[in-house]
Amino acid sequence: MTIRVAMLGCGTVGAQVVRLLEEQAADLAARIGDDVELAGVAVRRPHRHPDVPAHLLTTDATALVESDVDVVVEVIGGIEPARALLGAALRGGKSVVTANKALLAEHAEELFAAAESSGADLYFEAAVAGAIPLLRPMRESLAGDRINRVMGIVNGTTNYILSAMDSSGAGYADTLDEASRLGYAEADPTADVDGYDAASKAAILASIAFHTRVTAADVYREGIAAVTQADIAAARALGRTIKLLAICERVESDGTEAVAVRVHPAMIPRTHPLAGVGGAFNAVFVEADAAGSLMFYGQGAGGAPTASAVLGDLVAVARNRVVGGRGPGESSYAALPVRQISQVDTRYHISLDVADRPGVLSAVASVFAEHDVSIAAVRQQGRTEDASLVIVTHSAPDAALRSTVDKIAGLPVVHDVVSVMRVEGEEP
Ligand SMILES: NC(=O)C1=CN([C@@H]2O[C@H](COP(=O)(O)OP(=O)(O)OC[C@H]3O[C@@H](n4cnc5c(N)ncnc54)[C@H](O)[C@@H]3O)[C@@H](O)[C@H]2O)C=CC1
Ligand SMILES: N[C@@H](CC=O)C(=O)O
Ligand code: NA
Repeated sequence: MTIRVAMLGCGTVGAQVVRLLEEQAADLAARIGDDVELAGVAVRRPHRHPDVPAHLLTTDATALVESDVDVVVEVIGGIEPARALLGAALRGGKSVVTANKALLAEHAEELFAAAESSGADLYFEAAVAGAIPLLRPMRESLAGDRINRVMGIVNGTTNYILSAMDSSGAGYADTLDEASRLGYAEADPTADVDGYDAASKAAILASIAFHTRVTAADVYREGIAAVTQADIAAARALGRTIKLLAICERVESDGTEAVAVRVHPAMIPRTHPLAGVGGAFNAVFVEADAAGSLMFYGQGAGGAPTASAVLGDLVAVARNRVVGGRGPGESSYAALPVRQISQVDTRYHISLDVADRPGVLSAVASVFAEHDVSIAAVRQQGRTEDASLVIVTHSAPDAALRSTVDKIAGLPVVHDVVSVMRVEGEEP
């Protein structure tokens, strides 16, 4: 039997999948135990794909999915038509490999149900952290452990931008253009800079880690558009740098176990392993009861790295077909409630311009006390007429920290709130 593969989309990732399929056909066949044949490539404009044999190109993705194929690889992106095409493929018993985190973060339930109905596979390693083997280790290798926390950098484009802003002071817009040119950014790069892409990935990670269905709408999200050079300078002054983090964690409130999932920029110590993760690289820490802390690191974006993950999944689903088995389906039995960020403990770094006169520090400190927020470190530096006051808090409910900042901003002695950013990593 030959495994016949339909490709949907042939852009940054798809072109590399087609190349690797062709270049490694003999090795792939040996590893799978059967030949793999590219049955067709659905594209929007065939003339733009001179590298793909013309007889394989089609603009009719639906017909290709309905044809005599075993596996459908989807690298179009977005919700429709990917959702309809993959639903039809899975219901028709075709295994699916997809890199589409936006789709999985919203419609995993129906896609897994379609896979279940026909006994097909749904694999999506490329959807989170590009080339890094992360989802399968979590779904399979750690299936006997209890994961408590997943934290890391899961968006290459924003990491590329923040790394450049930090190291060379490069401008935001130019760096974003460069990230798009290198094939890191989404078709609409606002999905990257506004944190939607990382939020989709966080939803997928949390769903797998906690055996609970978490969708993109459950994820608290802040992007990097508001991160300024002033924030970066404030971080540097404290030996910190700024990264866009995805954090998925078990939380307990009133004796009830729940999960909280958030994506936001955060200051981390320059000595933290995530601080050294530059460019489009991603890195994710997984903390589990028995395994302890595991770190996954590698290229999180780009055509060839992402194609590596797609090919790995293709081999896995093809092997399952050869032996007549299936990989794991959705595991959502724990069904834990999802907590809002307001109830989650975080820590803040707050940088203020204040009047340089006696009593200012105690006026500011009393607002913290009023909100039951404890201060971990204070640094005050006088200038001519005003002073710079930097405060780092201990952990407190995010809602209390926000109210504290709002009230401080209204104090007459506070001239300007220069920077407010959450802090992760070691206690200062
Ligand atoms: N570029 C990257 O570094 C990574 C991308 N991904 C995901 O992989 C997927 C593809 O991403 P890219 O290759 O970067 O995007 P891309 O925009 O370069 O490629 C998508 C291709 O699909 C084609 N397309 C759109 N609608 C179509 C339709 N109805 N039928 C056939 N073709 C259609 C487009 O013309 C385009 O060539 C997305 O889901 C993305 O989120 C995942 C990890 C990394
Ligand atoms: N746009 C994404 C691509 C990979 O998922 C990113 O920048 O990480
Ligand atoms: Na991956």
